Amino acid sequence: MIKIGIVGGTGYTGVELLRLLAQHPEVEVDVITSRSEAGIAVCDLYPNLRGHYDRLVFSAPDAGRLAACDAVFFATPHGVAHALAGELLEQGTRLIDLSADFRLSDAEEWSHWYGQPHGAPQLLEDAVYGLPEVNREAIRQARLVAVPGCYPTAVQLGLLPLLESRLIDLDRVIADCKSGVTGAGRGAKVPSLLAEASESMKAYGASGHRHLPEIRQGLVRAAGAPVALTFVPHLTPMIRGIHATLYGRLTDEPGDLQALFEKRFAGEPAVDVMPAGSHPETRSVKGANLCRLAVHRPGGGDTVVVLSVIDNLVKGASGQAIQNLNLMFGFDEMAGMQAPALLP
Ligand SMILES: NC(=O)C1=CN([C@@H]2O[C@H](COP(=O)(O)OP(=O)(O)OC[C@H]3O[C@@H](n4cnc5c(N)ncnc54)[C@H](OP(=O)(O)O)[C@@H]3O)[C@@H](O)[C@H]2O)C=CC1
Ligand SMILES: CC(=O)N[C@@H](CCC(=O)OP(=O)(O)O)C(=O)O
Repeated sequence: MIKIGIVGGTGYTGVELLRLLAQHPEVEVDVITSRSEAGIAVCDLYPNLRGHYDRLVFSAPDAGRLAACDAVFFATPHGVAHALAGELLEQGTRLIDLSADFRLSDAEEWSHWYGQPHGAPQLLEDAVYGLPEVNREAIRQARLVAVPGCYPTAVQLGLLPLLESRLIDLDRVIADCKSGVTGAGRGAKVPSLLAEASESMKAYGASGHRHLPEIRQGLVRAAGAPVALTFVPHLTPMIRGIHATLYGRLTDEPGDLQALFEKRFAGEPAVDVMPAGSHPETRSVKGANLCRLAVHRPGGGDTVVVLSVIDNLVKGASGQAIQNLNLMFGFDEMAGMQAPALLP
């Protein structure tokens, strides 16, 4: 058994970590923080966890208690992990950060997109980007993992086979993405109100969203060359889920695209390439640590369309974070996440 700490335990990704870790045979959650709910029992705030964490109580963040854990998850807004990571790493605690704090390798670029100075640029060379389908061996050795964002996970997984094989025009890649409202976190915000978000849909960040540099960084690494990406996120009236529709222009005769995708993800426990002609639904991955993909070539023309769905809170956040923990500690990669998706 290893001891786990969670900073930011009252948010949607924090409670999703608890839900998944309740089924994990190798871990015990020892510390869970919240400033606003300090002193409140976890099961009083989240009755779905009754019977699993009956003695666990939210406490204010305390570096000493966190440093006594083997691994600490940060499920906090950006900037929080910057402030605590150095001290915890010095004590030998391994860190898995769900926020964007260590995702971009360039501190100046991070400052530009997040509107504040990078709080721990000296740690960037230690940070491993936690996309197991790309960085599995580095993750096993990592002390600090930056868990990819939700949109970046769906987009990168869908485009990797095409970019690694250099089959599409790198000057014009389009990612048209839809997210459920839990992507905006649990804090009260007007756009997340039922009357604002239901029975309606809107694009946002079309001129530049903070996930653009993160996605581009991953696509450039996959292609080994600059990639011009247009990324437009949308807020949709669902609770969980990301649906990414990805467009590329084929530069040559690509051969069997279905076989390319099946071969690239063969043996990947968190990626399911669906049969040719499929249209994956977000509800088919609800609650599961899974990205479902389908590849299409409409009319046999020069456009390739990839459909990629994930649960933003699972493969897009907490599930992927636990997949990283499992790799770092030599556990079964999908420990805690064996159950199929919820349907309906
Ligand atoms: N929601 C999603 O789909 C995804 C979210 N993420 C990322 O994961 C992180 C958490 O997201 P989410 O769970 O949605 O966020 P929420 O807003 O729902 O929760 C944030 C949590 O952080 C705590 N917190 C806030 N400020 C601080 C602080 N200064 N110090 C310590 N704790 C703090 C809050 O508790 P309290 O204020 O009581 O301390 C709360 O528990 C974010 O960085 C987000 O971008 C990543 C992928 C997907
Ligand atoms: C619907 C919604 O608001 N989504 C969030 C992205 C989800 C998220 O929390 O971003 P990270 O993956 O970087 O942590 C947004 O657009 O900022």
